[in-house]
Amino acid sequence: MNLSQAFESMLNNIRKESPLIHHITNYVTANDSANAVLALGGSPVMADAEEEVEEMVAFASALVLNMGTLNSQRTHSILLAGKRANALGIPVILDPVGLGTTKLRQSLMAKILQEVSLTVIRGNLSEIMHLYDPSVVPRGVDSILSSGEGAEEIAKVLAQRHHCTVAITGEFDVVSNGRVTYRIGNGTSHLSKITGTGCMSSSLIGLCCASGAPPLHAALLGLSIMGISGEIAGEGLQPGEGLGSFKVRLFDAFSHFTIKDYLERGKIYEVQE
Ligand SMILES: Nc1ncnc2c1ncn2[C@@H]1O[C@H](COP(=O)(O)OP(=O)(O)O)[C@@H](O)[C@H]1O
Ligand SMILES: Cc1ncsc1CCOP(=O)(O)O
Repeated sequence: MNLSQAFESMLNNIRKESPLIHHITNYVTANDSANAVLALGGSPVMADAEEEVEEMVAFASALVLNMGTLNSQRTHSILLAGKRANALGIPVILDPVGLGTTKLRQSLMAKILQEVSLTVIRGNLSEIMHLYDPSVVPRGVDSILSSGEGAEEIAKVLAQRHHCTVAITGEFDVVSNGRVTYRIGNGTSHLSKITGTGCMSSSLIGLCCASGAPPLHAALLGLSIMGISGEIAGEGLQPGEGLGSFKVRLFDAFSHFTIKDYLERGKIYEVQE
């Protein structure tokens, strides 16, 4: 099966099964992530109380952990849910939002890597650079690094180090499982100007993992949906329209997304060593 056939079957499976995607996420973009998952045919649930996360994750087909707005309860819940998901064989996607900015995020990341087996890590270049080399210190939740040169090697090394698939987003995206590495050329700079596109990308990867596909394919499809939908939204903007309209059009593009969009616009290239 080639990539487009695999993607078509994943999209069909998601729309047929409507898998439940459990999120423990931040209060800034939770609504956007829920609507992105819904628009593609999945079923989101946001539940972060430590008293219920282990029960909730048992209903889910994927768990998305997002470090955007941490507190002691959410931190504990992330570890509880991650371990339970591992015990149940449910894929775990980690979005290390703001990694490298504070000690809390650093210590949680270390605990997650120690206690939870991750399926996919998706972050922007600054966050992933910090994971690769802790001397890189980002400023906030947005990437301070714009050039993606070297991203392929970093993704590959981290995927091997943490035994998972690593996805780095930015002007172009890179996905590696440590053996095979791809570059994705879709997207528009509008995507970096509204908050939540990184979190939604991680949620879409979670949704694609829930289709039962290999994590590498799930990350490629999730990021392609975001990049291509961003392009469609940007091209649809009328004179005078700005980022508010872009966001509405982005969700329109999610809800109409089919394999045809990928076949017409997809830009996935395997990176040769
Ligand atoms: N300059 C850019 N050109 C094209 N696409 C971009 C650009 N910056 C970010 N994107 C896209 O926006 C989405 C979110 O990526 P990013 O901004 O890196 O995440 P985060 O919100 O975590 O910082 C991804 O789909 C990425 O490909
Ligand atoms: C602004 C902000 N602050 C804490 S979480 C968050 C949202 C980050 O969303 P994204 O990484 O998708 O831009």
